[in-house]
Amino acid sequence: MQTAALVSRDGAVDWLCLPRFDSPAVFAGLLGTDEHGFWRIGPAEAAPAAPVTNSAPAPRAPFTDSSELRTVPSSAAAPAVPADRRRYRGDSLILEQEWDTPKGSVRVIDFMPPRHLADQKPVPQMIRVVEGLSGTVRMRSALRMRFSYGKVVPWVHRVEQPGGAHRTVAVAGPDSVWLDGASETYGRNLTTYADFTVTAGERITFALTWQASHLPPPEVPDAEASLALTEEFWSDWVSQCTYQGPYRDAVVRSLITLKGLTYGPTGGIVAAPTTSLPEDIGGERNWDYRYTWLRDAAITLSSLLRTGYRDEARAWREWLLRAVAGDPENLQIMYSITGERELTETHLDWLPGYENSAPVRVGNGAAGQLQLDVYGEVVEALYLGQMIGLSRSDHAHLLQLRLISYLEEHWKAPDEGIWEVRGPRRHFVHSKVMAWVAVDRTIKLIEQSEADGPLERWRALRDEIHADVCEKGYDPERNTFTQYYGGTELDASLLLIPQVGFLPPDDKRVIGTIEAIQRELSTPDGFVLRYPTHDETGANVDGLSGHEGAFLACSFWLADDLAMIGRVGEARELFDKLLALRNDLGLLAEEWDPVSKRQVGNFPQAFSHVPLIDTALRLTACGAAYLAPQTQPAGRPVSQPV
Ligand SMILES: OC[C@H]1O[C@H](O[C@H]2O[C@H](CO)[C@@H](O)[C@H](O)[C@H]2O)[C@H](O)[C@@H](O)[C@@H]1O
Repeated sequence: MQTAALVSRDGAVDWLCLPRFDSPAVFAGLLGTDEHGFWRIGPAEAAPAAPVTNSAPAPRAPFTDSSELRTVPSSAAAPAVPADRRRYRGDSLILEQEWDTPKGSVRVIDFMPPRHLADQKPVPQMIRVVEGLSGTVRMRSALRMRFSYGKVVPWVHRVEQPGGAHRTVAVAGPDSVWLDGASETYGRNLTTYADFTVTAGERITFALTWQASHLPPPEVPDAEASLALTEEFWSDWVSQCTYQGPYRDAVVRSLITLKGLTYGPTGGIVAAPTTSLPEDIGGERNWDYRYTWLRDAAITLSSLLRTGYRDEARAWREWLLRAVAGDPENLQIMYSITGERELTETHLDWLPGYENSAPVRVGNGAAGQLQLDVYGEVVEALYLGQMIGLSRSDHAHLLQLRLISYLEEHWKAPDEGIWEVRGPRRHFVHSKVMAWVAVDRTIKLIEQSEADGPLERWRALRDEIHADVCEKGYDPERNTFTQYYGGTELDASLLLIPQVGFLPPDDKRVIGTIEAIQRELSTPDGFVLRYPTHDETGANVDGLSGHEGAFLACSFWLADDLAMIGRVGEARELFDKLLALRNDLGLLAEEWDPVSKRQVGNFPQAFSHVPLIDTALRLTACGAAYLAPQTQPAGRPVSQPV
């Protein structure tokens, strides 16, 4: 709930930003090489040679002997042995990886204690417990910290502790990172090593703790106690989930992932914890997602609310009020997790990028765009929050009224739309539909509560937007809505038209649009592209070179729509296929490349996990309707089963 680490199958943490999601990475190997920072713990067996001797080396000052720099084979720095098994421990974010070696089996348990549990002085921390399962296994920890996204080699030194123990600390500018562990460490090749053996039943712990470098050292953590508290935290959190349907495992894993993307101290939510994992391998479609998009956060909140979670919604509402600061004229479509507005986009030229996909970007130029749909998503989340049981907030209500007043003046403007295209502004149909949602939900809130507002004027506005979209955004010859007024292209965001209640699912224009999208935007394996990235001449239409994969959110939306129009069997089939795209830990990136058959884009991505949950709820409701129509939850559109 402060930051996230990505751990590869060979036991290497190759992405970790400290102290928060959007801080510079201290391990950026994911977007470059081992030279850009990593922390690998795994069996030493596969290493061609240990760097010094087979026995534990005598303690020595790190990085002092330059002759050793030449004699240590670089591959020895990081014996990369893929784990034989991995899983999350139960319903938690505690990762377990296991290796079987000729000498025995070993497990590495990785976790981050939730902030408020991390002792009296909460600081971001990653803890790794090495547990012997059988035999005796030689292990190695190789820790190469490179601050500022792989650029800066820190000053690393040992701090002796009473009783002969020591801590290793890496300092670079404002940051210090403290390594504590039971095993002796030594420095070679600008890397901190620990070589040790672990026998069945033995547990050896390591902890990496961030601390502002001008502050006194953080306390030495109690790794085992933190593990117990972390397990308890997740078990308590998951026990609040109200969803009990057939997709419970997938839903709970997605909820845990969303919770892991929230920033505990403020209530902000990142779209994903990574930057620049490419949408097009080798291409330029690489973006920084470590920010709070109003759109992504609002839909995340809606999913959490529907599955029983209130605290996150309350915290995000407070974050929103602080970020927007009561001034919708200057509303941004995204902010930092603490509400900062300056997200200037730059390139990190020293990083080659994931599989050479450059540039690596930090910041996000889309922050300056106009995207009218966010008004709809935000108002919908505020509305749902109040309907589902958040206490009424005068400030939130005032903000909502101001948002509608702003829309009254601006809904006719062209914008960059939900996909944040870097081409010319257009009258995107989805943007107008979501403007309608904002007005509609505000009217409903006023009708259903004691809130005030110019109801008649806003009812007229709602009708005006509706008529405008149906007239200018619909192509009667092809019987489909289009991406923008006057255009011919399709756009998968149009799949949301029945889901937000703009038109009923049995409207012929809705069915025509669903069928057109299925026909023209489907990949051969039945998933859905957001929009065509090229026109008939082959020219790029979104201001970017290259192609992108199937957009997972849109593919879930198609499953939803199919269910809503009564094609429940097809909907389930598509949903099952989408579930099968998750990695072995149940995680989804933003997109799926149907050619290379791999996930692409930032990871894990809230915008994929949210629709997974929503579709599971809808399909569950369809099943319930089939079995017992009278048990339908009110207010959720559900198709008639065929
Ligand atoms: O496709 C170009 C745009 O791609 C990114 O935006 C996408 O991610 C956002 C966060 O999940 C999502 O809200 C948006 O709908 C997606 O299109 C990128 O962040 C943009 O800068 C870029 O223009």
